[in-house]
Amino acid sequence: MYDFITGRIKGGGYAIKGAWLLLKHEPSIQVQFVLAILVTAAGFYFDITATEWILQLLAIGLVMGTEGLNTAIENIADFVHPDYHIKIGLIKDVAAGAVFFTAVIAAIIGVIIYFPYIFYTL
Ligand SMILES: Nc1ncnc2c1ncn2[C@@H]1O[C@H](COP(=O)(O)OP(=O)(O)OP(=O)(O)O)[C@@H](O)[C@H]1O
Repeated sequence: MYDFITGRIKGGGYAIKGAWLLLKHEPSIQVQFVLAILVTAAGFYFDITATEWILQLLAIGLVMGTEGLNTAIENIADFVHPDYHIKIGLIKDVAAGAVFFTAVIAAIIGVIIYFPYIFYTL
């Protein structure tokens, strides 16, 4: 039981370290983090509902989480095959495509949430 608990605490520590490394070194995560802060500020400014907060937070988590996995895949690809290879290119493109899906959906969620606040209250 003790090993289980210390193991989980250690695992959490490694995960926080990984999140910090992403924020410190990965430009795309940094951009997404700034966007997350901006939409969070917009959420407070427009006083969005609890459901809208949940959807917005899910969208932020989905995009940043997928981007983190994309970064991990890129790093694995570069580690196992540092030279040019058509398969490595394909793997990286597919991983980036996954981020693209989540980013498009997040943008649509943002428009659905904020369009009425911005244009119907004028
Ligand atoms: N070793 C490789 N072999 C073949 N194509 C590659 C290779 N490395 C990168 N590419 C191509 O270049 C694109 C960009 O790869 P790169 O590793 O530079 O990611 P990136 O655009 O810098 O990603 P991010 O901005 O998320 O860090 C890939 O999607 C792929 O099409």
